[in-house]
Parts: sequence; C-alpha cells; structure tokens
Amino acid sequence: MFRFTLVKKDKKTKARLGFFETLHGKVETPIFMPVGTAGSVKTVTPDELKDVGAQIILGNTYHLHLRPGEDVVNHFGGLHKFIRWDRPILTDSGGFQVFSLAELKNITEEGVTFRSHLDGHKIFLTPEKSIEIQSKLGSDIMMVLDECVPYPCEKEYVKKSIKLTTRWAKRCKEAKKNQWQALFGIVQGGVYEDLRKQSAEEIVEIGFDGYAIGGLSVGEENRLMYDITDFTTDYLPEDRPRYLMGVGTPEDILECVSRGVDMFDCVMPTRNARNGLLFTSYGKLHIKREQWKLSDKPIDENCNCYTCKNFSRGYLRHLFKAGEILALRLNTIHNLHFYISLVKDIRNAIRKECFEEFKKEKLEMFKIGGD
Ligand SMILES: Cc1ccc(CCc2c3nc[nH]c3cc3c(=O)[nH]c(N)nc23)cc1
Ligand SMILES: [Zn+2]
Repeated sequence: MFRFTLVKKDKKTKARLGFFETLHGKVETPIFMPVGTAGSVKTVTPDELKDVGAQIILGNTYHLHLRPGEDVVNHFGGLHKFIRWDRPILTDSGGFQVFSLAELKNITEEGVTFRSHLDGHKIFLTPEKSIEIQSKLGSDIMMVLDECVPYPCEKEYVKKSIKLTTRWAKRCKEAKKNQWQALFGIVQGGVYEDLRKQSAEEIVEIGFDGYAIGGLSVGEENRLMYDITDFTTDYLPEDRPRYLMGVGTPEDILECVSRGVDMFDCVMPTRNARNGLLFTSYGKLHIKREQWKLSDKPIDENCNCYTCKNFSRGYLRHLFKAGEILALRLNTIHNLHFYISLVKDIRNAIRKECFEEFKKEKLEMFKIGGD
C-alpha cells in the first residue's frame, strides 16, 4: 500500500511539497529520515524519535541479515514490532553496505558474494535474496539491489554496471510480486550525464513506487553532486517521490530540495552528535571547546528541543568531556531535532511560496559559524 501526492510545485525552483501514505501512516515531503542501521537510531528511544518529530526511519538489510537475522526479526512479527516503531520504515537493499563495508567481494550476474565484516563468513546476496530479507523485515518501503560504483570510476565500468543494475532492478520487481510493501528503483550512472539519462530511462521504464538517485555522496565534490542531481531529477516522473541516498549536510538538503529531491537520509546528525559536533542556526558548534566551559546558553537559542530547553552548553561540554553516555543522547536529540525542523521549515516555505528567499537566508546564517 503506497501512494504519493504532489501538493505544490515551487514557481522559481524545482522544489516540491507533497506527502506519501503507507500502511504505517503518512509522511510529508521534503522529509529527512533518521538512520537506524541495526534496528535502532543510536542512543535514542522510539518515543524520543517521536518527540523530535521523526515520521519515518531507515533500517538496513545488510546489518539486520548479519545480526540478528531476518528470521529472528520475523519471529517477533517484523521490524515494527521488534523495535517498537509503529510509523513507516524504509530499508536499504544491502548493496551499498556490501560495497562499503564487507571484505572481499565478487560481483557476478547472479549477485554479490562477500564476507561478513562481523565474523568473516561468506554471504551471497542476490536481488531475490534482498527482496526476501526486506519482506521478512516487513519494511513499508524496500529498495532494489543495485551496484553503487565508487567515485571516481571510469566510464567503461559505469556503462556496464548500469546494465547490471537495471537487470537486478527487474529481478527485484519480479521477486516482489504483489506484496503490500512499496519498492523503489535506484538510478545509477556515476557522474556521467549520458549514463544517468540512460539509467533513469531504464529504471523508470520498469516502473516503481518511487525513485532513488544512488551513486552520489560517495566522496565527490558538492557542486558535482548538485549538478548530477539537477540533471537526473528531470528524467524522473513528477508523480513519484525522489530519494537522494546518503545526503547530506543542511546546506546539501536546501540545495537538493531546490533541484527536485523529496527524501533524504544521512548519518551526519547522529554520528556528529556522538563526536560532539552540534548543528545550530549559525553553523556548527564543537561542544568540547574550552570557550563553552562557563556558558549558560543552550546549544541554539532558536531551538525548542528537550536538550535546548533544559541544559547549558557548559553542562553538555562537561558531560562530553566526562564521557557520560547522557552526552551522546542529549546531543543526538538536538541534532535530529535540528534536521527534522529544517525540513519542516522547508515544507512551510514551499507552502508559503517563499522557498528561494528562505534557502538564501538559511545558507547565509549557516556561514556565520557556531563556534
Ligand atoms: C540504514 C541506511 C543507511 C544508509 C542508506 C543509504 C545508503 C546509500 C548511500 N549513502 C551514501 N551514498 C549512497 C548511495 C547508495 C546507493 O547508490 N545505493 C544504495 N542502495 N544505498 C546507497 C540507507 C539505509
Ligand atoms: Zn536543540
């Protein structure tokens, strides 16, 4: 069960306001999706995720297959019941994680063989296997198994790779049959516009509930990521959501919304939080710095999250320096709230037809610097 509704198109940019409906509820777009790789968004509870306004979270086929295994999750009635999250969940197919995490991998027509990064045992992931795992996890949105080529990557290899990715996408759609879960296609093609066009046309031809732009946020310069995104969205149907995988910083999200992207995921808010790097309206702030030792100010005076309503920078710095686990939790709550509030404000700006001014103002403020 899946349906996307386009509510409004910005007049000056390619920004869009919309929402999609799933079995587990509605998600407004543009949206930021917190990453919960192994069945938890690190350090926070489902209730805290709801408090910061999370509407959908991500899970991962690769990690959950390795541990605890999809049969264990299925035993508990699927991922929603297992992790106590009753809103939508999107799972990645495992392809990207194989290419970025696993030792020794071998890609053939049939699928990809790799060794687990946990205990080294051999695993053979095929399009059919990936769909089987995601079905047992019971995610609302499944991703096709694709090959995310590295950056840089020579054009001849990318040319062959997108053909494989298209054949795997077809096999995923066939393997899904008439299951209730939505299935998103993934467009590849590296940084080559002609290959991006070819991949987009082939994936759209197969037909999916939504379309992801893959193969970016893999080390290429931001300008290149923006250009490829801008080029690719023109080849995706208007009446389906567009998901730019792995993106990005607050600036990236503003820039890519204006280039026609609806869905984002990134480990940045959660990973940076655990490293003491906090997002504020004026840019990033390093909480461990000496200068915050006696500061009684909140992280961000424009923020009304639990952390900013209750704690000073001085206390948060102390917790972080002391290695207190509470530091990781309070920092994560703030950073997630920052990202989720940013996309909420983006939605409101598109609704009020002032997105371009909003984007310019935000980008200026981010440059001021939080430290
Ligand atoms: C839990 C979870 C974590 C991460 C992701 C997205 C992971 C991700 C990328 N991240 C950065 N760039 C990325 C590119 C691709 C890609 O081309 N294909 C796929 N399947 N995933 C990607 C999805 C789910
Ligand atoms: Zn806050």
